Amino acid sequence: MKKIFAIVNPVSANGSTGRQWPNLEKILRISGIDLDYVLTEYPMHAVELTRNALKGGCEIIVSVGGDGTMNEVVNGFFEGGRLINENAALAVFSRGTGCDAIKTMGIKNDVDSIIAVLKDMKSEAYDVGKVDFIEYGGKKSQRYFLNVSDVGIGGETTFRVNRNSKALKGFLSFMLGALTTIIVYKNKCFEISIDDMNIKEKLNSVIIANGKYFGGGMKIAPMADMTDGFFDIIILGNLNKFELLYNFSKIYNGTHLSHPKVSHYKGKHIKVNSKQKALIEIDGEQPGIIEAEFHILPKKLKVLVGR
Ligand SMILES: Nc1ncnc2c1ncn2[C@@H]1O[C@H](COP(=O)(O)OP(=O)(O)OP(=O)(O)O)[C@@H](O)[C@H]1O
Repeated sequence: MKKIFAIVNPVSANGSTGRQWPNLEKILRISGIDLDYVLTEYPMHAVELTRNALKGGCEIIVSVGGDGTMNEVVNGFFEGGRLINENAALAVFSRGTGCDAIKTMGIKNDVDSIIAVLKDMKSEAYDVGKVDFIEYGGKKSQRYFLNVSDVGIGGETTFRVNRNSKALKGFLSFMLGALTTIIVYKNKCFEISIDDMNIKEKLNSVIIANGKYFGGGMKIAPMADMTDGFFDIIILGNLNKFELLYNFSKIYNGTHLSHPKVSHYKGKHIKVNSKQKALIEIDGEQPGIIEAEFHILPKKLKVLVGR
């Protein structure tokens, strides 16, 4: 029997995870899932808790929270550039406001679905992104991500959304945040390299996708596949505010790709730089600025998947 350990972020989904966890834990136990758990006490605590659990012999780590908690748990699987236990697997019990990552993974966010996932123990090896970036304060930093990282308007939107309450739930919070950001955001001159190709252009954003969705349900990279060993890179070109507002709804159903100022590439090693300050988003968190360098780690992490 594999040891299951849940890492619960009580403040996720505006605190409803903390309020609901005692009942959810009871339901999991009644259904025959034997698990230990711990509540996170501060940001980035889940990284440390995951490392400790893996070193203590736990082989299934369940992230209970939003995409930010999942990102921290993913980072806790690694230490010194290596996986702590190659056989260990991540399970995602998505309780956040956005829940974007699970939309690609075929996992639902209700308790019955996570019970099925933990009983079936069916895993798939997913690609993991690794990004080097600059923390606020100037320190170089590195972070792993499972879903999406982006530079430009998404970074500024995430900064705005995470600073405010997400009481309106993911979809509305992100949509209002994005619409406000469109009004104030200015396109920048970026230098981008995607493997051997170089782009130097004034543009809006660069999205480096492993998963399909970001921003509380925007289908930014409909073709993304978390097991193909490639990032899907979406570049939103030099769109003006009117073009952004006019085409905004298309991002939700993935039809934005046909716009002449939107381009798509596949790549494994991407660099993004600008002389102007540009904010980076990583799995729904906004930890710093560019310059940034991204590498794909093919089929690196075992993830429990749905039926
Ligand atoms: N005990 C804690 N107190 C305060 N902040 C915490 C605590 N534990 C974790 N955090 C932080 O809470 C933030 C939000 O977590 P998370 O993203 O999981 O939830 P969410 O914002 O509701 O979901 P989503 O990103 O899917 O919308 C993260 O930045 C995380 O570092």
